[in-house]
Amino acid sequence: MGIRLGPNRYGKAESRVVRIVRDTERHEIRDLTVSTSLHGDFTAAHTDGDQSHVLPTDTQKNTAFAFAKKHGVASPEDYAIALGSRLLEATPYATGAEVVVDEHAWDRIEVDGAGHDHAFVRRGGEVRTARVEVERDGVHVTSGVKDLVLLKSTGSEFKGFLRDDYTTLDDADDRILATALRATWRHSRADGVDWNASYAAVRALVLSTFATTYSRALQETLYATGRAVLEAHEGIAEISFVAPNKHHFLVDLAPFGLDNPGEVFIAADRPYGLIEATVTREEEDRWP
Ligand SMILES: O=c1[nH]c(=O)c2[nH]c(=O)[nH]c2[nH]1
Repeated sequence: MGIRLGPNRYGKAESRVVRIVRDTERHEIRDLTVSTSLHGDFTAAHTDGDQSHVLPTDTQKNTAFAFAKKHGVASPEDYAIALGSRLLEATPYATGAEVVVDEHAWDRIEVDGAGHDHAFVRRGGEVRTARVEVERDGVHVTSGVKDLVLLKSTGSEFKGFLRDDYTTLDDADDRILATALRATWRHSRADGVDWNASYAAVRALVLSTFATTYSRALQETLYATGRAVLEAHEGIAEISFVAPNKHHFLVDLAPFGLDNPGEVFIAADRPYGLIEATVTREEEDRWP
């Protein structure tokens, strides 16, 4: 039986790229973690130790930094398209380049009611993400957010579920719903998109749908959110969610002579439910 090399790719992971725009007194900061990879005909590097097709990961890293200066970072998506295009152009044997960007947001420090020109405080929690695939025949962009920690203290139930001999869970009429959401949405085109405005609009819709939709399960909340995004944004083909159900269990305070009508909870660390769903358009074929 023969043995052959299967799918492979290579690149530099998690370059920490910080770009300051300092053309005026009022500086701007874009703080990125950038991962690049190339795929294509790199068989000889694996089978014969022949590096002649291989653009080093060190060069990929250098290009990531050089493009932060040369092209700039108007948005993670725009930067990733430029970087991926350059890597593909520089590597004749690659069929595609993938660039994955996490953006860590900074806010201006407020001093005397105004945002300071060059002092910033890191915004906690959520990370904006972009994944760009530059192929010889086109560019595919997926935007997203991760670690978006959300909680609603009512307006959520979970009941009527399948029960068997091992089921101990009671129906919950009124529970805390909390998650650290990961959402990724695939754009149907890569040109003429205002990436920053699109991101802000989708993020706002995710938050407002979470807040205003009565939840009979996290599954229902995810589907409602996906529907809302696809209905409002015709340029988005598909949206996927990964949502840990961050359980908050009511603490039994009866031993201390106290009642607990939904006021004191233990926030469980693990295990957690993990709910995943993709919402897509009916006419949409799965993207390979
Ligand atoms: O929103 C929920 N979905 C579930 O599938 C599930 N399962 C569970 O035990 N709790 C919950 N909550």
